[in-house]
Amino acid sequence: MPSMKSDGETNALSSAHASVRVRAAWLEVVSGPDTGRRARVDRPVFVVGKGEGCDLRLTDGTVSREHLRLALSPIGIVVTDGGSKNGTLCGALRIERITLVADATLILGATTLAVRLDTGETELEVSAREQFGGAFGVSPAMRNVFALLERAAPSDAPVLIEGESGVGKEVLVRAVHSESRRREGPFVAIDCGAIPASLIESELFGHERGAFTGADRARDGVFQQAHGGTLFLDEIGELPVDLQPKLLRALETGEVRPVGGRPHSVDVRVLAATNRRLGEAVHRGEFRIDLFYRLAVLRVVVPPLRDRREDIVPLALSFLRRTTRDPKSELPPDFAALLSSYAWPGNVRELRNVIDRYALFGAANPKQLFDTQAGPIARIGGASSTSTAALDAELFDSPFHEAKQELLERFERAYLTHALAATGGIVTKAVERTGIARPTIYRMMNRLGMGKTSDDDTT
Ligand SMILES: Nc1ncnc2c1ncn2[C@@H]1O[C@H](COP(=O)(O)OP(=O)(O)OP(=O)(O)O)[C@@H](O)[C@H]1O
Repeated sequence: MPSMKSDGETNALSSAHASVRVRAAWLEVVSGPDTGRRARVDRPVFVVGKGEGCDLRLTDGTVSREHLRLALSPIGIVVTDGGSKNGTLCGALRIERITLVADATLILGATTLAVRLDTGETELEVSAREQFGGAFGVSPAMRNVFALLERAAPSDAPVLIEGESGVGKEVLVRAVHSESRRREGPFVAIDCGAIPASLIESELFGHERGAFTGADRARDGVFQQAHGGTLFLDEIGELPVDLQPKLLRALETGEVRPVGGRPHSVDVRVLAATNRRLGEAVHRGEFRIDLFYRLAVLRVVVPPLRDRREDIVPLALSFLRRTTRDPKSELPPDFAALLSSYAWPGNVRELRNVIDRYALFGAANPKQLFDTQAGPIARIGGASSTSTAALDAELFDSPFHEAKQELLERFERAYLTHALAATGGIVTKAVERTGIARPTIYRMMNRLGMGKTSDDDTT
C-alpha cells in the first residue's frame, strides 16, 4: 500500500498552522502503590485516574476513575479536580481548579504526585482554522487535533483516532478523506463491533461463490469496495483476535484474500477509530501490538467535550443555526450558561441532540431539555402526545399525509434522541434499550439527518 508523501507536500500545509506556547511538565508518583511511575504532560489535556482511558492510569483503589485533569496553558499547568470522591490536595489546600506556575505536589487518595514544570516553553501546534471538514472547534485542544490531521490528510498514512463515543471521530475521519488526494474515490465505513464474528472476514475481504453455506454468489468485501479511496474501520478495538493477523497482512502487502479465493491487490487508505484506549488493549493482550503500530502511524486522541469547554457554545450555536436555517439564531444567555456547565457524558452528539430538541420544541424552562424523563421529549411519546395541545397548529393546516409524516419523523427523532441521550450516545446500548436493530438505527439517523450516513450501513 502506498506510503507517506514527501515532506515537501506536508510543509506546504504548515502555513495554515500556528502554534501556542505552553509549559509542559513531568509527573512522577512519589508515594502510593504506583511509586516510581513517570509520565510526560505535553498534550493539551492529560487525565490522571484509575479508569481505562486515563493518560496516567493509577492502581490506587482510593483514586477516582478520572480523578484530575491537567491542561497546558501559556503560564503553567491548569489542574482541575474531576469531581473525585476524596478530592485533590495541593499542600494544605483542597483544590477544584488551580494553575501551577512552579513545581508542586498533588495528593489524590493514597497517591502523591510530583509535578515538575519545564523551565522553557513548548510549542503546541494548532491549526489556524476553526473548522476541519465537518468538524468545528475553537479550543486549542481541537485545533491541535485539526493541525495533526491536516498534516496527515494528503498522505496515505494510516491514522488511528481514539476518543469517547460522540466526540466526533467519524466526522474527523470523513474530513481526512475529503482533504486527501483520494477525495474523488469511495469512502467506505465498516463498524467492526456491529458485525457477527462469523461474518466479519467476508465483510472485510469478500468471498467467492460457494465459500460457505449460503454464499450463493461471490461478493466484494469493504477493501475491494474502497479501492482507490478510503476505508474507515470503526470500533477497530472490537476486531476479533483471530482476524487481526489477516488485517495486518492486508495492510502490509496491499493484498486481500476473499474467503475461498485467491489474493489480489487493492489500493486503499485505512483510517481507524476506537472508543477504547487501544494501547491498554495491547497491554492486556487483546490487540496485537504489530497491528496497533501499523494502524497508528499517526495516533490522535480527541478529548471529550468536558475537557474543551470553550467549544460548547460555538458548537451549540452552529447546530442551532444549521437546524433553524437562520444564521442569526442566538442562544438565550442563561441557556448558554447551562450548556457550558453540563458534563456532556454523550459528548458532541449529546449536545447536538439537546440543541435539536431545543430547536424543535422550544422550552419555557430550558433545564427540562437535559431531563429526558420530564422534558418535552418524554411527552411526545407518552399519553399527552394524543392531546391536540401537544401538536402544532401548523400540522392541522397541512395535507393529512404530510402532517402524519412530519409527526412521525418528529417522533422518531425525539425517540432516538432520547434513547441515545439515555445511553450516553452508545449505539450498542441504544440497540438493547429500544429493540431496534443497529443497521436500522443508523438508517434512521441518516434519514433524519442525525449525523450518520449510509456508509454506516455495513450489515
Ligand atoms: N467537532 C464537531 N463539529 C461538528 N459536529 C460534530 C463535531 N464532533 C461531533 N460532531 C457531531 O456529533 C455527532 C457525533 O459525531 P461522530 O459520529 O463523528 O462521533 P464518534 O466519536 O464517531 O462517535 P461513536 O464512537 O459513537 O461512533 C455527529 O452528529 C457529528 O456530526
